[in-house]
Amino acid sequence: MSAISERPPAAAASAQRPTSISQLPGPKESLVLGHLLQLKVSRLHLQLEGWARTYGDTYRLRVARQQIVVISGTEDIAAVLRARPDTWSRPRNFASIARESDAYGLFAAEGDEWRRQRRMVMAGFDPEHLRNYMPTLTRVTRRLRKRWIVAAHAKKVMDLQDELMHYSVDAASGIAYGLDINTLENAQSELHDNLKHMFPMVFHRMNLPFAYWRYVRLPSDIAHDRRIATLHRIIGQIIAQGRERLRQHPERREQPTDLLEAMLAARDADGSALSESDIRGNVFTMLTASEDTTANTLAWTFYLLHEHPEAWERLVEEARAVLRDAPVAQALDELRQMPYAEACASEAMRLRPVAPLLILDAVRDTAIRDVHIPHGTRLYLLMRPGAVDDAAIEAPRAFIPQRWLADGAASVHSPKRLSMPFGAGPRLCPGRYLAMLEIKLVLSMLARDFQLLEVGTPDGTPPDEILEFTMHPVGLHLRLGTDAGMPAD
Ligand code: HEM
Repeated sequence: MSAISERPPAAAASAQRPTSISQLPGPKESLVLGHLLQLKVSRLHLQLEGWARTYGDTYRLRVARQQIVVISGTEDIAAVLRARPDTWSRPRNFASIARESDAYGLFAAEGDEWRRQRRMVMAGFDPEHLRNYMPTLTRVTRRLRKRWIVAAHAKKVMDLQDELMHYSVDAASGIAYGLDINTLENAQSELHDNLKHMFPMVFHRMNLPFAYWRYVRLPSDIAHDRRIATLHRIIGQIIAQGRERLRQHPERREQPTDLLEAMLAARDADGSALSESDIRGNVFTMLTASEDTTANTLAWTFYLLHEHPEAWERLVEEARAVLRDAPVAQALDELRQMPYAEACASEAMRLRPVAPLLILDAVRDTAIRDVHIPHGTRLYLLMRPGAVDDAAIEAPRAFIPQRWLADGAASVHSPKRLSMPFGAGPRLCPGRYLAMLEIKLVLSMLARDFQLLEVGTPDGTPPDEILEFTMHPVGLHLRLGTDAGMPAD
């Protein structure tokens, strides 16, 4: 079932403004566990959006003793995201859970530790470095094209999510640590087969009220430990290879060809470098933060383009005009000439954000508008309602990419202000430009040479949304067409 949220009616706000969390509206709760038994983690964002339609922009939940405030007003969300790391942190159990899983990198770090890591890790994302990653991205995109030409000639029905995950795994592995894993052409990768279970497990543990696994090991916890040990070994080897490359090619300290080289070469202003465990945690973080997010965003964009032939036609025109004889873009400058492809992705992210829920904790007493928020309160930020608010944006639930091409980012009605798919403030996603490059490479390759014959679920209903740290569509298949004589290279 499609579930794009609507804004709550203004009448939902109480006449008398609340000043403490207990005065906020919220669904009925049980005495001891609060709302715990009502929350379904895999559909949490949909459930929370549904309650927002009943209880308004700001409402209250409780899980055992944990007070939770849920907010969906764009201005409130932006203000909270800007007030990090000093007022708000990621959930306080997240850092320890990430550490136990060897996943403690930029996403999990807090305070001064986060500031230090952010300065150094960001070095790998500057525009000059992005240019150096293009050969890897072009190679992987060509491979995907070849695979899809074979599939189109064979009239094969593909699993869309699976195809895009292979692509983003190969792209992320190349960019993050310079390895050509090639899951598009070869069998499984030991690294990714283990990696793909890690963030869902971290997300699951983060949402439990009690860290049972520190006392009792269930089979799923034992399997998790085994995966961590395997990942620790593989990532250790990857880092050793990165060090060896820098030793053999010292010039890459200035011109790194992947994120690992950039991290190994990075030095803070005081000359300190990232530690071995910082690097391990960040190799892990870059892979997990980039793969599902990019693949899921592409999957939703394909789906929406298939539903909107007029948008698809415009994308085809742009791709053919920019790429001409080249089947895949080779240079950053070509991708910069594709505003419509970018608009399609931005519009897909507005309607189907793959991070529809951000969870934070108050690290000090604070306030949201006039609601007093004590230290330790948990905050659920709903990222979609403000971006599909009919009071703020015209035809809010329609897929209209060209709305992103209009000037007026300064207007409060601009989608650029209402939609925050990459977060906001100091912890804004550092991989956003890289993600857009990947997305534009795939969309332009697709539009230049293929027809989108089918993108849908087996029974033709709109795809359901599942939240497993990131949100993805369920059960989409893909069938492509291409000219009979289309060469694969
Ligand atoms: C379409 C693709 C992507 C989406 C929608 C996305 C979305 C997000 C969001 C919502 C956040 C949280 C921001 C916040 O707390 O304000 C985030 C953080 C982060 N993302 Fe992305 N992301 C994408 C791609 C990538 C890529 C390609 C990379 C790296 C190669 C990456 C690395 C990170 C990291 C390291 C953080 C943590 C930053 C921090 O806490 O300082 N992301 N991303």
